[in-house]
Amino acid sequence: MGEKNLEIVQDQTATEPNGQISHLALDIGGSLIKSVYFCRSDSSGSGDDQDHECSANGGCAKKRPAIEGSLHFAKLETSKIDQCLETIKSMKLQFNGFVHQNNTIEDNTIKDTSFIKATGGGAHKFADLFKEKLGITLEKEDEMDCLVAGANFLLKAVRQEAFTYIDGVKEFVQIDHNDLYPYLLVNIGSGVSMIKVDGDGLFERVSGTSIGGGTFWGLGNLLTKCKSFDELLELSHRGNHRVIDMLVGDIYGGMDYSKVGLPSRAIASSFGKAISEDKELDDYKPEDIARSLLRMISNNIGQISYLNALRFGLKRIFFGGFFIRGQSYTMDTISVAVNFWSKGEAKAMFLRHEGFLGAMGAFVSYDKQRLDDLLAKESLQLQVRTSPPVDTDYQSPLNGESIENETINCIIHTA
Ligand SMILES: Nc1ncnc2c1ncn2[C@@H]1O[C@H](COP(=O)(O)OP(=O)(O)OP(=O)(O)O)[C@@H](O)[C@H]1O
Ligand SMILES: CC(C)(CO)[C@@H](O)C(=O)NCCC(=O)O
Repeated sequence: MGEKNLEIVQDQTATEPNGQISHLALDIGGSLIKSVYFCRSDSSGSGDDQDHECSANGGCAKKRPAIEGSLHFAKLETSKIDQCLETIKSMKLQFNGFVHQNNTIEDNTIKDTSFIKATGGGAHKFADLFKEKLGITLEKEDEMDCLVAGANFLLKAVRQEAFTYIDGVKEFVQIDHNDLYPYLLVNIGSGVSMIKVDGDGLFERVSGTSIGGGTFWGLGNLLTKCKSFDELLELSHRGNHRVIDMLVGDIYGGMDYSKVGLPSRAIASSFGKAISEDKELDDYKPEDIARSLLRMISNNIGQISYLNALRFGLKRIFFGGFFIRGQSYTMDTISVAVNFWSKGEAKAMFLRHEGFLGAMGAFVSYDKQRLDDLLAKESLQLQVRTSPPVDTDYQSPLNGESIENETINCIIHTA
């Protein structure tokens, strides 16, 4: 297998995903399947171009063969795994190089020896299904390894990857490659993993909580009868949590409990009003329930994250996972929780490719060593351009700025 590395470039025209797809990585989670794939642009070189490149001083060196194209990001609900298999089957996949050389799909039949990188619980759960239906072996990469590799890669390679979100103001954070570690990575998927990251491949999963995105989606479905996650999020935008949550002021007759630093508007008890009034579920507006639920879960995750950061003396907390969806209310709540509990000492930061950390990590695991070399030379630049939706399931991301279905231009060098 020829060695390759990935370069993310600027000032290239993004390609639609209609070129040849040569590298695909999957993160199959409890709620969502995420994919990152490389799509070669039609004008791209063959990859075995051996021309020479000459500089102004007259010196010539052998040009590194390059395949130009773009990285694509897509997601689908895990319950629609059959649709995922169909999509992969219909993709113009060409497994040259990263997998077994010259191993191509002919007439939609993928040869036995084909494999794709996959992570998340579903890489184990659905391995037999991929083999049986597509003849593809899922090459399993550890979920935590991939989350950390994906986060480190994106933080180093993408200029505007991390940002703070305070009082509705988004501010990008410049990442100093020499001062990135340690940090706490909080991945909010169906459940929540909290990982202390000390370097490339150096990490420990220090905590987690089962009250995560799956809880919001699941409880939200039961309580509001929403049909989809996006509908639930949309509802939450219109709600008022004070109708359901019991505030400090409700208990203290409208006053702050200043002695212990609790303002009257602080939530004393999430959903607390629902027990103190003689009301049924139907008496509450679904939007108020959705809002209160989103707030409760975001607040709880912010607080547990802060406590873990405190445990290890970490000042920076990066939040990822598809629960966030670039939603201002979610990010604001998490930021306020971290700020409140840490008395301004710790900082909550969010990642633009929030939901794709694991899939990105699986993707870069195709060629870890070469990629690290490239990053060390700090030669990566990135340009993100919007492309039309890739997955049929996609709906516009409400008021958020989720990165799903965008493309990143890049070049893969063969060595
Ligand atoms: N369109 C969507 N459909 C379903 N859930 C969504 C959607 N968009 C965002 N979410 C939220 O994202 C969560 C899943 O996030 P993510 O994909 O990061 O985790 P996962 O990999 O499925 O879970 P885990 O890592 O725990 O196995 C859901 O539980 C839900 O809260
Ligand atoms: C089980 C995983 C790692 C699967 O992605 C995730 O859903 C999670 O971190 N859940 C929280 C489990 C816990 O630590 O209580």
